[in-house]
Amino acid sequence: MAGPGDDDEQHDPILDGKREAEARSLACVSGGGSGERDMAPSAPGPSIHRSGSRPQLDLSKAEIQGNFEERDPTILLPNQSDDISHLALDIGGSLIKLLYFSRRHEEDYSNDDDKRKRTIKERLGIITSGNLRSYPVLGGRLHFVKFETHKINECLDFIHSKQLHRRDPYPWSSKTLPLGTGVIKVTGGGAYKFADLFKERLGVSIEKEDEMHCLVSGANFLLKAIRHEAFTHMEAEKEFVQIDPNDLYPYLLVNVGSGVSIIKVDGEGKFERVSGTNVGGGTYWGLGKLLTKCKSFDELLELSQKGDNSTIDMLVGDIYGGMDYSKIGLSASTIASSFGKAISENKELEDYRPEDISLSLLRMISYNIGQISYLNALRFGLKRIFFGGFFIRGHAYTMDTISFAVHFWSKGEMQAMFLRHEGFLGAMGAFMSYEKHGLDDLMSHQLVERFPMGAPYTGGNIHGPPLGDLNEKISWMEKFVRRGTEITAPVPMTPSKTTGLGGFDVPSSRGSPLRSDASALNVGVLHLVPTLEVFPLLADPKTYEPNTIDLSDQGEREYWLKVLSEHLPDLVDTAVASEGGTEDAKRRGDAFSRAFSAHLARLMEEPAAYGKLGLANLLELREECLREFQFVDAYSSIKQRY
Ligand SMILES: Nc1ncnc2c1ncn2[C@@H]1O[C@H](COP(=O)(O)OP(=O)(O)O)[C@@H](O)[C@H]1O
Ligand SMILES: CC(C)(COP(=O)(O)O)[C@@H](O)C(=O)NCCC(=O)O
Repeated sequence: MAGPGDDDEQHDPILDGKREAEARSLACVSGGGSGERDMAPSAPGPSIHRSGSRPQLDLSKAEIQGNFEERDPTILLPNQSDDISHLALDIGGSLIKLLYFSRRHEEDYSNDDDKRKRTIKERLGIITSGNLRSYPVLGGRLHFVKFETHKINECLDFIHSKQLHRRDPYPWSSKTLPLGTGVIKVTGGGAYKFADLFKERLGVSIEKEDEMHCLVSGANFLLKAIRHEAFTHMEAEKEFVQIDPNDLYPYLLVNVGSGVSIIKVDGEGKFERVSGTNVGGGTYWGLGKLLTKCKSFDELLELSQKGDNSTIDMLVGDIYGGMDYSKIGLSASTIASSFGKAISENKELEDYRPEDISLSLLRMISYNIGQISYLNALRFGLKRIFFGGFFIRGHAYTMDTISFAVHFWSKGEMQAMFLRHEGFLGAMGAFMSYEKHGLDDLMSHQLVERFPMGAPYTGGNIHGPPLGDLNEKISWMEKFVRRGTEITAPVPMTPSKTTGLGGFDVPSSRGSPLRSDASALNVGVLHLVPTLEVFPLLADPKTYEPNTIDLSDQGEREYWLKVLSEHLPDLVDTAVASEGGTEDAKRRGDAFSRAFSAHLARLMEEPAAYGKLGLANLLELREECLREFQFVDAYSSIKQRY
């Protein structure tokens, strides 16, 4: 992406940014190096395999393709037939969590338009004319999608539409696995309940994976591999926690799904389910639905933001004549008994506001979960509690309530932490259980989370064939941009106050609507970049932080978002010129511009939307976005001039 003359322009913020991105790419060198490092010196013959858990690289009959004078000629690996497992599911009591892997070329070049597809591939050096073999692009993406369990058929349609149940080493050829030969890893109760349906509808067998085992291995993986996976949430303040993979155990994992499982984790595969409670997410949603007539979980959650639970909960002050019970640390506003006021008041259900009921229910269940978790952590002398499961739903008030309970009862000794992929722990674990998933030893810098711009699936409708079709992508982008302006950060609230005496007041701000459900926009993609390697001369690779400009600082963030936004028209012009200024390039340039603007707008609203934000991430995001719209190198025309 770098243009010429970087050295003479000391104070151009864009160029400074470029320098940072370059510093980052200096820290990570790509390609052959990694292959070489992993080669076993004693490997017999030309066919060399890498360590068992990684994708196998078959180098036999490797040949350089094209011009030998080129700096980075493409290497064809004709015998490379290995593939990473594609699909795993966690089918729970309420939701189906689906995780699938797509390699870059499957997405970028699965276009219907053969001519165009081949031109692009040729330009990228992926194929020779008349030759439809691929070179092994090991990079790809992990997609996270969810469906309601009672809509299992929608999920099966989705799998079928994307042919996720068939592993296909050459996606653009006509080869596919014959029906009836595939196996999908599935965890959760649905692995038992729906095994026959999968066979019937998709012709695949289900390999059942233990739910607790999957939860633990998924959590371990995410905590170790994703740089900003865990965070604390106290009094509306979200703070990312850097986990040292060598100092992760022991910890308590609390998975709040329909019901709650409480697991003490001592290591990889070393865990014990020490407790659980049947008062969980299913209780909130089930009771809430009955009591409020809400039609969706999010509607119920959103209602809670406008609620005042003191109309229905019995508070300490109600019992103590408006006074605190300070001797035992209870303020007048502390809930003495959830729903307790309903006993004495001569009211019917209809006399209570659904908003108040929802908040009262949410507080009751969240607080209870926090408290039980604290007691279990205490039982085993654990200090760190990680909460997962979709009940959490990234919802500020839920997390604040759980954190408050843990903090209050442990007198600040224990820490409640949440996971960004909260509901996908089990699915991740199931994915990891494939023999050659190739992910377990990935370093944190190899997985980054970004918004998928080519998302094919919106609002329960499948718009296929999706990812490679530019028209489809652009129209999807337009929807996203429109939607992006509607959505807000999850439950923005003014900080909730505590009385210091164990009270936990109602949210003083009523909050904006809950951000639209991630599943509708297919949010949550981990980009896998396994060709990146840590620069070997770094003094301390573990602590090296390429993001020298931290955008969590508001001033810094506003400055850089503005700079990138203002620079966007120039970048589009340059990118379009690099592709000969064709009509097609103009259209893609326009789509890129809208897409990237939408990202910037979202980050302005919700800086942590894609994890902790630094300038280097932002520049990478821009590059990724350019590539989404098939700009191979926006600066190529400038580079050619010099
Ligand atoms: N869109 C949704 N539909 C239903 N429940 C949801 C939704 N989003 C969050 N939830 C909450 O998440 C819970 C399910 O969490 P999850 O971790 O998927 O558990 P399970 O494996 O039991 O399905 C539900 O009981 C509900 O409280
Ligand atoms: C049975 C379950 C493991 C199923 O998992 P889920 O679908 O709720 O994610 C879970 O609902 C649970 O742990 N329930 C609590 C049961 C108890 O310990 O009382």
